[in-house]
Amino acid sequence: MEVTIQGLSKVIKKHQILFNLNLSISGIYGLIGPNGAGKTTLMKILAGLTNFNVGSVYLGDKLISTSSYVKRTSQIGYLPQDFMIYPGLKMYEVLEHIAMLQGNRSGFSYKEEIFKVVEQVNLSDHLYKEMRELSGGMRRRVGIAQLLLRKPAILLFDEPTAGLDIEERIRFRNLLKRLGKYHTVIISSHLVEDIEFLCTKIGIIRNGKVLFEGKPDELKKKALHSIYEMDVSLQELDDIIATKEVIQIQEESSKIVVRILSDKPIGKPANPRLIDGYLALLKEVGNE
Ligand SMILES: Nc1ncnc2c1ncn2[C@@H]1O[C@H](COP(=O)(O)OP(=O)(O)OP(=O)(O)O)[C@@H](O)[C@H]1O
Repeated sequence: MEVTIQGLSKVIKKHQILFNLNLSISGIYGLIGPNGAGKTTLMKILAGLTNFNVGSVYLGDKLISTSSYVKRTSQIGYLPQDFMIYPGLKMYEVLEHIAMLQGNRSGFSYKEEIFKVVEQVNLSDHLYKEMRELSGGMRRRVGIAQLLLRKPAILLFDEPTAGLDIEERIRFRNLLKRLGKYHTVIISSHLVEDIEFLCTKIGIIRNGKVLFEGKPDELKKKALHSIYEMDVSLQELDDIIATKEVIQIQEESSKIVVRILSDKPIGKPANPRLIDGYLALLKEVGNE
């Protein structure tokens, strides 16, 4: 289901944080932007956790906002970064408790649903462990399981892979990808690599303004004539770093390959990746 944001602005303590945002969110949607861009603020607005000053938000063709906030609905699920509630309770008990708070049935009737969501997040083997025994990544997956109990159409993840070790990050990314088959998923992240792996559409915001919205390939194209690769020696490397915009250095057996963002041709043209498109776009718009 599509989320449409129209003319959304927010002011906090006389500072404007978001400026007339217009976004059409669908598929697995990646929200990228530098620190302080307004990503978390936007996520919280969508989750109904904070208000806005002007604008409207639609779920499909249904208006889900008043003049100042998005109405809380079970159709939108927001995952906080650390899901650590009831550390002394077993995962099953936590999920049962949450299920009972949401519905009006007795605990027993939720058993099958709990088994199903725990299976979805790959935690069936840990169902009877206490929350405090689980790793940060596992707790985050319990957070997803409890969201799924509500059967939301939209899932919001703010920096979902931050702080996870590599194995858990990959497991988590694969889970988000699977969830994207049945839900609209909105992910905010600094990690362009995660966004590249996961997202079917991207929105870039900076200083509270939308700089880009479109498919990953459209963003990559922004770097089509400005990304180059060069083989350099160890002696040349320092000079290249000091004088050029080097965005990646890769050591191979007998040489060092550097990727450079440049307006003028240097070395051989390279195939743009998402990070190149992102950096080329930021450079293109400058400080406006
Ligand atoms: N409660 C608040 N009071 C004052 N300013 C705030 C408040 N919350 C957010 N801001 C400001 O709003 C701007 C956007 O913050 P936000 O946390 O949404 O950005 P972000 O894109 O999520 O950043 P990051 O990537 O660093 O998490 C920042 O300049 C921040 O300082």
